[in-house]
Amino acid sequence: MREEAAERLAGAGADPAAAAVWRAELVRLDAVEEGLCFGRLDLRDGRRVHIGRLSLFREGQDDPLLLDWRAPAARPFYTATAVVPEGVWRRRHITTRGRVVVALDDELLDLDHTGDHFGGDTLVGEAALLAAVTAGRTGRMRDVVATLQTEQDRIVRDGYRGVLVVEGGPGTGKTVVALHRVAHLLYAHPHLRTRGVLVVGPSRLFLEHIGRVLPGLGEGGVVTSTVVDLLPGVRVGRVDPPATAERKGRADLAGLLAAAVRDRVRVPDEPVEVEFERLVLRLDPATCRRAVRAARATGLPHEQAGLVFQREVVDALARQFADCLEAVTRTDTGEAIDGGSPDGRLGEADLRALAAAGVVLGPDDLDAPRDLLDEVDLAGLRNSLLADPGVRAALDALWPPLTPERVVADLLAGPAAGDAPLLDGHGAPGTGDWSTADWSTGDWSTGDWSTADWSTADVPLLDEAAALLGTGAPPTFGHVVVDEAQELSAMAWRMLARRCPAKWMTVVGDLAQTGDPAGASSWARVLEPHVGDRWRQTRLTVNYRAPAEVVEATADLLAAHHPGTPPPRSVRSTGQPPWRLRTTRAALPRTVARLVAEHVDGRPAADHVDGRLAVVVPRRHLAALAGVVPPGCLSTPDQVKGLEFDSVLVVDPAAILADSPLGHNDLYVAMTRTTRELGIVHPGPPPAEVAGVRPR
Ligand SMILES: Nc1ncnc2c1ncn2[C@@H]1O[C@H](COP(=O)(O)OP(=O)(O)OP(=O)(O)O)[C@@H](O)[C@H]1O
Repeated sequence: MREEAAERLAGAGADPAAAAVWRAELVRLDAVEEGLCFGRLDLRDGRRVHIGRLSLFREGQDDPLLLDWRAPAARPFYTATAVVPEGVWRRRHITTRGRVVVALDDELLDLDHTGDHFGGDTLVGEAALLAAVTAGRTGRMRDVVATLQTEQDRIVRDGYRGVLVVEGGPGTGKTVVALHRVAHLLYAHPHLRTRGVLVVGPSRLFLEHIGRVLPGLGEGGVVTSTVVDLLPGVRVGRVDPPATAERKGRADLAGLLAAAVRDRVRVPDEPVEVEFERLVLRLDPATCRRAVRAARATGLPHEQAGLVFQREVVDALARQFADCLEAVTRTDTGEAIDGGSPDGRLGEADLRALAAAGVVLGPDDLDAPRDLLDEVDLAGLRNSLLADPGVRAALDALWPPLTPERVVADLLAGPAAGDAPLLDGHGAPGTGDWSTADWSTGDWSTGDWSTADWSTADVPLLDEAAALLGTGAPPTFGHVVVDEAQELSAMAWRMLARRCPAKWMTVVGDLAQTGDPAGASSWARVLEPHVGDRWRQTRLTVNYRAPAEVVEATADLLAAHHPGTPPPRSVRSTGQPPWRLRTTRAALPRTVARLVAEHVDGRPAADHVDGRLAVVVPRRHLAALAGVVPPGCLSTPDQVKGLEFDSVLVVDPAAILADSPLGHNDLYVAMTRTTRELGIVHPGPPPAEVAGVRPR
């Protein structure tokens, strides 16, 4: 089929449409080189269906050579059981390496072969699944299309059009399921290919980790981004203290920003004098108030509403100017001065004044009695007023042009300047005496805002301000996937909601892993402001990453801080329980160095650098341990969020617990990254959360 497509492409010659079709077909066929066919269903009616990464048809034949895993007819591959066999009597998992079949795994779906039961649910294709989850990790996530389990398949194919929340403990496949759901959505709803799909993840490293899954499923056109990168051009280089980050993430900041923008608009107490064409026009407060009201009634953002304000004000000024012209061209008794005719016909003086104001008159204008200026003249006059620097300056002083950076920097530099709790009770900082700020220099307490380093928590504020001001519309998407969604603040949710007008989302996360102090503690609380009750929650329960021994080692920690949250059940055990080792504060770097050397001893270098060993430490130890841990292996808990490694060494759990109000969740994240080994080094006695782990 590739050869055929290549020939057709070559034959397409000057026809760009045909060439595009065949080029796309070649890309489609090339994307599925690995694991093209991974399953077979033997149906009770005698047919055989091969399941693979895409559908392949031969001309003139009705039955496909290969059926796309996303096709409805392929579904029994993921859901058929001995009890509900869905017409299948044998399910075969086919494992290939290159073009060689290296393993077959058959399941007979009759009541004599009820498969291996797992806590009441049957694992689908257990041998293939265990081979997949036991395999060493490469540092890059792979697709699991060949071994997707029934509870996962249900989420992948769920047709719900609101926000689908997928909750589940560490390693339950939330990420991988969300990505397969994207592939399925693109298959089932082709219009999404043009509307676009966005996948939001917690870090660039994470996005790299998952970056091969969708292309491996033949879906290359999905946008992946962190929240920060959704707002291009912002330089993030500052870290907020947790309390400040928490404060900046709260939803009421939206109101404060809106008020800050509103309060920049000024209605003067006294009439404002505007000079135009050597006449002094007066803009009275009532006119300004009316213009502001008209502008605000549009509901448009600041910049666009400002155009309405301008129109209203300039209209008033133009009328005033016209009245002045009338006045200066007539005597008190109504007679035209300077040679003009008393009935209103234009005279020499009128024509001079009109010419000075840029009003062009045609021959017809010169005859009949008439108002001095008609609508066309007034339009010309309005344009002249708008182009006049003096008028513009007056307009800008009343309805000032603003930038998102300026609005946010000013809010943060307001009375509560960076000190989070102080923001409370101050109303909107910047609503005070705005007129004393020196707008002309762009120079205030935070420094030069245009080049300032912002923090991660500032980005949703800048985005909010940009939306309030109407500066640049962000791209929108037909479907948005939010991974590690528990980390997002209320302000970050507003940012995402703006990018998903249909509010059709897949949101995956685990409230027991929330590390960001501004993150979520309830899905209802973060979602309902945006979608009301148009959201639904599902749960994944099986851990495909960590062996049972690791799940067991985290049980105390989970029970202490999230009572009632069941730990996910692991599909396998290694017989290798996690261990802990006590050391002293002074000997910590030496001990870590020894353990790392032991671990990597005799293994090829690639084995420990390529993301397979992680030494997870509290921030405070980063500098001291940088010299003793191979580069690329040393991380803080927030940096390993969503990632996985063959072996994990957790350093100083007490400090991880103490470093943040959500330190217990950080420790939980750190301990659940491993697919095989877990070790813990603690200076001094172990904190209660890990005291139950076997001492080494
Ligand atoms: N059905 C499956 N077959 C094979 N491997 C699977 C399956 N489901 C999940 N996995 C593997 O389990 C590991 C954990 O998956 P994933 O990272 O998606 O979990 P998660 O729930 O997002 O975890 P965390 O909450 O810790 O980020 C991955 O290596 C993934 O490929």
